[in-house]
Amino acid sequence: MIRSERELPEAEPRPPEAAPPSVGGSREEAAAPAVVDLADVDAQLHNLDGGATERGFEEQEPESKLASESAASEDEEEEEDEEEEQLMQEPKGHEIKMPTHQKMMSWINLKNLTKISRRQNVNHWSKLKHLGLYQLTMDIIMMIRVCKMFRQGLRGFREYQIIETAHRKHPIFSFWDKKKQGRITFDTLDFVAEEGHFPPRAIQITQKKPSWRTEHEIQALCNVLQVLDSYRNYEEPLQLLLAKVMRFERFGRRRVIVKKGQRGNSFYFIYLGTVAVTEDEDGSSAFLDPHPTLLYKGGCFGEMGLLSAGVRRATVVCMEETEFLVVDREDFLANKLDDEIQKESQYRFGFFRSLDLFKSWSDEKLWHLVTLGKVEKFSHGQLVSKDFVDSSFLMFICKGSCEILRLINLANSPSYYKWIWQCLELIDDRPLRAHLKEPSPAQRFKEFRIKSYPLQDFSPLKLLHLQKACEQQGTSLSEKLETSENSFPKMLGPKIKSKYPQSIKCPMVNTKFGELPKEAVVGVYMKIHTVEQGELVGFHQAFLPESQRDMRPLILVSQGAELIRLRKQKFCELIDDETKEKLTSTEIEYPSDEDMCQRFLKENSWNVFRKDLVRLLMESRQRPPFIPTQPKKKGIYNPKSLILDLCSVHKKVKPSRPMFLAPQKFLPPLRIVQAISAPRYKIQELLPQYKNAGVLV
Ligand SMILES: Nc1ncnc2c1ncn2[C@@H]1O[C@@H]2COP(=O)(O)O[C@H]2[C@H]1O
Repeated sequence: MIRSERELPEAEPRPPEAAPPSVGGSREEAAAPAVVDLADVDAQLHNLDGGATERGFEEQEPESKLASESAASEDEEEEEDEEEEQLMQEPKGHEIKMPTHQKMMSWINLKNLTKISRRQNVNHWSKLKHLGLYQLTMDIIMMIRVCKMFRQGLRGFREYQIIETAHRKHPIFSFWDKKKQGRITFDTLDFVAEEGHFPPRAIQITQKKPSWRTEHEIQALCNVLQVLDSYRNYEEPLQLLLAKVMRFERFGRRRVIVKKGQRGNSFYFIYLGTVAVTEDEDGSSAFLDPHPTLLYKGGCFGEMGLLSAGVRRATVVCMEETEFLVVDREDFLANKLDDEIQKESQYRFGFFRSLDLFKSWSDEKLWHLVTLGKVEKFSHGQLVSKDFVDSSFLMFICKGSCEILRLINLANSPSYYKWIWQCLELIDDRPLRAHLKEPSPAQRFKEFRIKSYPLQDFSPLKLLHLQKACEQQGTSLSEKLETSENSFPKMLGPKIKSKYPQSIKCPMVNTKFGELPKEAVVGVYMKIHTVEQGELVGFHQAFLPESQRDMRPLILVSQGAELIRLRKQKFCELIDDETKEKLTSTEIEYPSDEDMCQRFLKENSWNVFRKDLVRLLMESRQRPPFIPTQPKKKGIYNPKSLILDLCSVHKKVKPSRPMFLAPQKFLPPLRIVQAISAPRYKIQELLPQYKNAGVLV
């Protein structure tokens, strides 16, 4: 196997902040785990002991004989102590079986003899030399035995990776091992792998020399690494080759991993943590830049410095404690990873060349653009950018698509305010007839539309059902409608002012339009656009003065996409007037928050109505067997289905605490809902012919 020179870290500056020590060390250092050390010691002892015992036979025969006897009898109990056997069984032909107490006595004799010999050694330095050596040998053998006992005890635990230890309070436990007739004690914290960290078992494999890794271990490592996008993208044979040669490293915040301008020796996969790519040499700018170029778990870097006589083009610094899997230059080149990198650059070039935007660009200029970014892959639903408007990057979609979302605070919309109070008026759940003093069906329908589904036009549906009902009664619908004083209401219905805003007793908050129940202040994610392959995101209105730009934060979520991220500033340095014009002409305007809020309410009303209707039609047929259950007190907000139930806004319910709550920093600033279930009349009131659910009257 080709060995590499030591690289980690290539850049020597130590961070001012204390960084945890590297776990792996060099492969040469790391390649000798505890097991291997013992074997090495055994081997060395063998040589050592060979000489000692030979001479011991000449000069101190009784001692060596005793030692060999005791060792031989113990070897019968422990088959795997082969090294010790070799060490101790020189006089094989003289093996004597001894009872245990005799063995003990022989040990005591041996010790005494050693003590005596030490006294004698004051006079006979040559004897001292041999006896001292002998004592040392015995001590080391004892040490090996103790280590082996521990090793065997731990073997059962080797396969376990305790992610969340149940023993945090009592991290150390022990049990009586019947076979070994001894108590075995474990400190569970030694085996704890915090979530997301590289598993200790995999670390053990990476600490072995490549030639010592078994096929099974390589496959196991390969499986663990499937979580890394950049690794998974390689063909399987290449993945196995990489798993054979890579080693593990962990560095702390501010540690410079590669330094700009230096010769590159390694290629890095990020297993955990975040690194920043900077233009300066010590990486300090990453901690000052509000939008540094960051690479996360699953990313990789360091390939450019490994390509033919390349030097590092940038500095890479750890933003937090970071775990890497490192491939050294020799292994990188031996596995033809450089070809993969070239292919990737060619792919980027091909992609840019295919865009109409860069038709006028020379190859040279396009290659320059190619070097500014890398292809990043995002899986379906993965967040690409929390706010690409405020970001220093723009993104070209090479494959797949992304959705642009906007988080809207509904309480900022006048339509929402109006809608909430319209709904809350119905909270008493009075029957429609009593409420309206026997109105006509047309009036009832109008009322229904206004109060329950104010943004929906269900007239065709209603008409159809009324027509059928009238036909059954032998009257015509048109006659009935003509007698009613009003025609059908307009799409949005008349403005209804809340008559009883104070009748609902619940915590209120002040908005620009008036008071709203606190629970009703919610946010929704609305999709405002889908960006497809070949399109550019994040360069919206870039040529307008900042005051005229739409600076609302927008979120980019992958729908399974590959994209190239470039710094806006670097891109701006390259573009010419023609490109600018093309960019301006393809710009689109995103809808306003108010428009999106109205769309949400419309969709929500339709979804609620659809559910009610389906329930009405299907209930009787699919009625489940009666199972008496304790009625549960419903919460206002269901965090699982993200539904806000305004029907119980005035009821006192215990706030339900979800078992697992994301840390506050990961939560959006608003409580997010997908749907709002507002007070409304029963759908049977709208469709009297469905009074008995599922049966058309
Ligand atoms: N704009 C960029 N985006 C992501 N990674 C980069 C960028 N520029 C440089 N890198 C990585 O940073 C590494 C620095 O060392 P190399 O030049 O060997 O390889 C470089 C790339 O892997």
